[in-house]
Amino acid sequence: MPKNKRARSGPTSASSSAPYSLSSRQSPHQTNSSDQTAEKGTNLIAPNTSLGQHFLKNPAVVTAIVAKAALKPSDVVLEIGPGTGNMTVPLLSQSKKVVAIEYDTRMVREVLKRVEGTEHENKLQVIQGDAMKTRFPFFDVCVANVPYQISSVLVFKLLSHRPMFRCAVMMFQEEFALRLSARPGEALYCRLSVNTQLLAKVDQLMKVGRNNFRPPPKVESRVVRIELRNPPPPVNFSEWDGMIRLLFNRKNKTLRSVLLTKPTIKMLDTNRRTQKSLNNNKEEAMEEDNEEQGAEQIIEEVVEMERWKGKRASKLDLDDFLALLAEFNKRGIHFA
Ligand SMILES: C[S@@+](CC[C@H](N)C(=O)[O-])C[C@H]1O[C@@H](n2cnc3c(N)ncnc32)[C@H](O)[C@@H]1O
Repeated sequence: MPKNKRARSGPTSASSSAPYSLSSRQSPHQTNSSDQTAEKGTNLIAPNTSLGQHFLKNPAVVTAIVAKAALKPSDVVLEIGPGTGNMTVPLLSQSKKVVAIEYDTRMVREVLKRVEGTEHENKLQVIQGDAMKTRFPFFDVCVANVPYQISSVLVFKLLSHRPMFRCAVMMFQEEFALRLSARPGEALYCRLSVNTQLLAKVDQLMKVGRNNFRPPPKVESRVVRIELRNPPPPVNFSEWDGMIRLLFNRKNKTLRSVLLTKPTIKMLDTNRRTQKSLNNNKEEAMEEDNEEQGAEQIIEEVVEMERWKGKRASKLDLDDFLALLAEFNKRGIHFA
């Protein structure tokens, strides 16, 4: 377990540590019995909500999620945040191996105990650690019901994971899930949408209501499938993200008004000079600089082109952004 301050309340930045809804000493009979079906055979450990511990208690939802993963008997599954093992058990029965990464040592013990002495015992490997910092092993399919605070980091960790995996079936807070697949013009269309859709195909699979969890979270959830684009688009991701970050800072403003601000022009001019001096020898670069246009003039020309005149990031699609980046790069403007 990381020995930093956050270790006390967990690896996430969640501030509130909500009171436990169920004492670890309570017997299962002291709770609403319908709450325990997916957790049958477990100790009903008190959930630590600062670690996002909202356990799936509805076996029908567990079954549906595992079915959406469409596992093959030869698959290695990566499960992030197995908790007490509600999904781990059916995942084990349909795959060759499950590698689970779990932060809470109580959960590590619980999930191991749950499969101990069963036919699946040797197929489960549990890594105790923070999934954001742990190197992912090889896997075919990822299945995860993770704390919402770490969703974004995990999505980007998965998007850059190699070798490519078949798919990830993941539960997220509803709004986050909808952002992943939001289209141009929709209110939730944002930097997360374009960055994710550049690298992957996202399908909304199902809605999961709050009452399917113990304890219920404050928000509704959704399950999505993420499939990496193979081959990945031929684009320098830091450069791409630099441009997308700038444009989505004020997604409803025109490209012109976002890009032609003093700090942005200054930054792009600096990038341009750095890039030039990397490409040429310094003296040549300076000589050419005197004759060439500055970043401001180049931006002005590009944003006035027919394709982008008056356009706003909120309405542009992936092809528009790719073409815009290519146009800027061609003219020596770089965003990273
Ligand atoms: C929402 S619960 C899901 C538990 C179980 N998969 C289920 O559906 O019932 C999230 C799990 O992720 C674990 N967790 C929280 N932060 C984590 C992190 N940074 N790395 C790995 N596991 C984490 C929690 O301890 C908890 O067991």
